[in-house]
Amino acid sequence: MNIGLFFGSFNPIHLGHLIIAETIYDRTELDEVWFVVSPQNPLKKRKSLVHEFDRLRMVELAIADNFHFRASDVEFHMPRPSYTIDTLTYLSEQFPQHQFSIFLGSDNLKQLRKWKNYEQILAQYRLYVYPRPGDKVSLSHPAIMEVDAPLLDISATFIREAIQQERSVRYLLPDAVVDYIRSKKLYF
Ligand SMILES: Nc1ncnc2c1ncn2[C@@H]1O[C@H](COP(=O)(O)OP(=O)(O)OP(=O)(O)O)[C@@H](O)[C@H]1O
Ligand SMILES: O=C(O)c1ccc[n+]([C@@H]2O[C@H](COP(=O)([O-])O)[C@@H](O)[C@H]2O)c1
Repeated sequence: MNIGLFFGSFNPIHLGHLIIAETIYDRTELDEVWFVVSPQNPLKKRKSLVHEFDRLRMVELAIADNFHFRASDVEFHMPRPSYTIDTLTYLSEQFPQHQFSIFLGSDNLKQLRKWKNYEQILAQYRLYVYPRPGDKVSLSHPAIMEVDAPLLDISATFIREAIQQERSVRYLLPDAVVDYIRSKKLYF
């Protein structure tokens, strides 16, 4: 099968992520999308990062009604921080029957040269890149396919700040995720 991997902190998952995943799934030959929850992004600070089990649970709740989508905790069992090339290598060994590609926002593409073994990622995997507000797709490479997807100016940072300030986050993320955040008092 062709599997699209959507790596992220998902702190928390929101409609921007879900719309991108559905758009790329719909416009490509992918059979499934796996949301890979990264315990620790090598280039981000741990500040306000809730526990990885909570982030995974929120992803599971958000995608429960979409049978093309799966949540993956593969990086929970791997060394920290989470280097994408290591996860790709592990998954390719574990599932030789699948072809893996990855999704990348243009904001992360800009940083790709700082990633561990990024040349290997470009040499071995296809990258589906989609625009993020304020960041044009700035790198051209045969492995990079640009996907025209709606630009939604939602970020997990904005959502965390709104929750902390007790403002509404309704419609920015699925109701089940909002309920989970409230019940576990996350980001307060
Ligand atoms: N609104 C959005 N539309 C499309 N892609 C998004 C959106 N928000 C995040 N992404 C992408 O999803 C991936 C995972 O993002 P991440 O979990 O860090 O979310 P984020 O909202 O950017 O988080 P934060 O605000 O905490 O940095 C990244 O590649 C990022 O580019
Ligand atoms: O492999 C790397 O060197 C690397 C550097 C920066 C980010 N990443 C991964 O990119 C993904 C997106 O991160 P985030 O925090 O923006 O959701 C996440 O899975 C990170 O582990 C990976």
